[in-house]
Amino acid sequence: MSGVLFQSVELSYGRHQIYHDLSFSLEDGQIGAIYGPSRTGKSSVLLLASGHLLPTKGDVRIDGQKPDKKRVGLGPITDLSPLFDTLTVEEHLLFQARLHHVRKAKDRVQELLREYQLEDVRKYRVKDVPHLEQFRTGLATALVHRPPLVLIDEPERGLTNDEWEIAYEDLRKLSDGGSTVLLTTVLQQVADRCDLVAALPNGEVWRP
Ligand SMILES: Nc1ncnc2c1ncn2[C@@H]1O[C@H](COP(=O)(O)OP(=O)(O)OP(=O)(O)O)[C@@H](O)[C@H]1O
Repeated sequence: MSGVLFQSVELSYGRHQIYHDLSFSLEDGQIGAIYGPSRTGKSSVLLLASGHLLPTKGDVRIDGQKPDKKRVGLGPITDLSPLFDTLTVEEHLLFQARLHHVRKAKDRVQELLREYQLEDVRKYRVKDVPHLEQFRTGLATALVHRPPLVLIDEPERGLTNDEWEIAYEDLRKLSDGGSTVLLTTVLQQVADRCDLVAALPNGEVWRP
């Protein structure tokens, strides 16, 4: 279970109010989109959901509980969980697995490399693999400790339309398996394919 609930959330950085009344609820196994132009606070919503940031007012609940960094997969979020260019794809996954004290880390990493068709590029540095494989490395990294909630910043970034279709299928497969996915996007066509959209800066919410 990993439903996401934002209740009358206000977020300010100092005197700079980013939003004052953001409310939405995302059920288990759904994909939610935080949609809006640049600098409207989309990434901050992910940080609120992961517990890295506290709301100025209002409440954020994940599965009825306060957000817990250990129960979310971050993959990748600018500045918080970047892909490290100098690590290979495999090292990247192993690093995250060790960070999360995953048991049988090497087996788990091999499982993910297989699942996301990364075996051929596992020895390549992340910066040297194509964008789709970079996306999949980020996703696999987020999943290494089997979190019920996965947070992703602009998954479509850098992908061609065809690559985005494949990436979208990866996310849908994940949600069909019961994981909840919360992503950000600047593109309406990406938001439209999610189960719930919360638009910033006005906080309008709809279910496409
Ligand atoms: N730690 C911080 N301290 C002060 N201001 C911040 C901080 N983090 C973000 N901001 C400001 O809050 C606003 C929203 O930032 P955020 O990164 O959440 O938006 P975003 O919609 O994800 O932007 P982008 O699409 O450009 O990544 C921006 O104006 C940003 O400069």
